[in-house]
Amino acid sequence: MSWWFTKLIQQLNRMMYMAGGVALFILLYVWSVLSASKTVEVPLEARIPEHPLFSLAEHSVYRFSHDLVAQVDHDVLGYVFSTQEWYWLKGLSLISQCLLWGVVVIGLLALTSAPIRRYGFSMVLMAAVVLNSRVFDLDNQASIHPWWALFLIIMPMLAVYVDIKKQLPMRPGQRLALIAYASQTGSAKRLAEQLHETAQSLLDVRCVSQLTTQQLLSYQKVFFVVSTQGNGDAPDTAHSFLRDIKKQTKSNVDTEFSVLALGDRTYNTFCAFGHQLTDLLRQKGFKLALPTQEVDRMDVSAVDHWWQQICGRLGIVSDTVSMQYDTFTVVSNECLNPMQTHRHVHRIRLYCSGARYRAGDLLAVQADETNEPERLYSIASYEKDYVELLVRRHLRSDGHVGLVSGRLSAMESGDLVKASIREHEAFHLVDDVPLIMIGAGTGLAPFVGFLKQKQAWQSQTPSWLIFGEQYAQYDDYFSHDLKALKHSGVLTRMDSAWSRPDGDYVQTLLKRHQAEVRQWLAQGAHIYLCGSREGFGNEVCHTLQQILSDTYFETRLHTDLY
Ligand SMILES: Cc1cc2nc3c(=O)[nH]c(=O)nc-3n(C[C@H](O)[C@H](O)[C@H](O)COP(=O)(O)O)c2cc1C
Repeated sequence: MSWWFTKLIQQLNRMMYMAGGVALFILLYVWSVLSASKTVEVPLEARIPEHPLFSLAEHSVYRFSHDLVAQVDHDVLGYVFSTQEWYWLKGLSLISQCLLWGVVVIGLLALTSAPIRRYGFSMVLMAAVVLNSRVFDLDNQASIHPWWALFLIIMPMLAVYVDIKKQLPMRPGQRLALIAYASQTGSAKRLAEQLHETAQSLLDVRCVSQLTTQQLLSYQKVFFVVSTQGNGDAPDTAHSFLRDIKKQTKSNVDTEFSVLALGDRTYNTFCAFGHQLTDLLRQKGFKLALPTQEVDRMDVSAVDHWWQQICGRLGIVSDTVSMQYDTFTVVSNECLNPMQTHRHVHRIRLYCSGARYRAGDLLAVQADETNEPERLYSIASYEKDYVELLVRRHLRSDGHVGLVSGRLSAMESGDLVKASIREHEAFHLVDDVPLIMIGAGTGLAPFVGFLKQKQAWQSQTPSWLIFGEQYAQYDDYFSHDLKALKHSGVLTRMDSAWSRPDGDYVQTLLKRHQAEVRQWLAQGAHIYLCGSREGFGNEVCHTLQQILSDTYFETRLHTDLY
């Protein structure tokens, strides 16, 4: 109900300005025609001035051509201009015209900015009416009183000034509004950029990792789009920002804020970071403009509800928010472990012209059914326009096949998929350093991308892959590609842990090779961990915590656990 009401008011508001502008134009036009028709034609020797704003309406003007002296008749009133006065009038006429064209230019510029567009529109309109009228006409048949003309120009300018003052009470040097995002797997980033596009140039957009408290305070309003990671934690990109905010001591903070908290209701710590951020900012004196909006698995209706309130406050009209996806075409789909009874893994190759990404990024695939959240898959390639995925056909406990994984694994060449690339900043390669990649199951995917990116770099640093799966004879995915990468020298070491029947797990391998792991770290290696959180992720993290020093655990470990 309230959403429809807001929309209705916005539309009425928009239409009112348009209708008012058009009505005013028609009124002025009719008036100018009627007044012009009343003007009495007087046979004149010559006329002055040529284009004055302060036109001598309703006056008959004469100029004695030889000595440049002019006389104005108005019923009984007569006036003789001196030569000097005549030049003054000419000058004034020139200034008045420049002024009006200036108003037209400013008005046109104002049209590009949403909140003052309506005033830009009326400024251009008014200036055009005055320029078009007979005020400056060579025949001197002025139809608009000069003071009225001035009033018409000043009023919209005043309206712009008052409106800007009212809506944006800004301190000198203070900027209007910012969308600040903190994202782990790219969804908050993508959403923030999309919202920024709908608000045109009115707002800035920036990752919190590139934001200091000082910069934050320079904005009048800040809208945060943040996700929650791990177990109620902040995304990695938010850590330095949080440290900076905690140090802020300024007492009179003018900046208002609101938080859009992305999360997943299946976690006990639903949207925990969004709420933590709200509490912290309030403690530090920032003013809460709108209550924190929780978003369960990218539910766009919740996003839209929040965004429309913000647009209302900024005086802009925005279309309903919806996630934007690109169309990918299936090039091939191959089952990599057909001998497995279930747990089939598919290698799916997709094409989308212009698709660009870095190794470690994700592909968000739209679910066909409404209210179903999108699914994220690690990209297993490093190639322009092409994306490869490793998709496990998910069998639920009730025996049904997972909605998106089932649809993807049944796809044939030429089928279309709606998807979008999500930047996974915390899981990109950090320069060309030695790599230890630890993955289980489809968690192998990003490492294929890493190795191909290293190959493209002609990397000289070593790479070690530790991979865990069930059966050596069925689940040795990508063995062909991995052999080629080993042959080319990019993959320098590979260890596999087969849980059946060997009972070998990745964490067992890590413990066995812990001395070498430490040696690699001493040589600058970074560790990347990818796979399911339950079981694999938690176990491996626990083992790494035992093997590594705290500093290495915090600074050298990158995780993509789902
Ligand atoms: C490893 C992992 C841990 C997560 N932990 C939480 C959590 O504790 N609470 C929550 O509400 N959502 C959690 N989520 C869900 C994310 O917040 C949600 O998917 C969000 O849309 C991701 O946004 P991002 O891509 O910008 O990081 C988690 C997601 C992942 C992948």
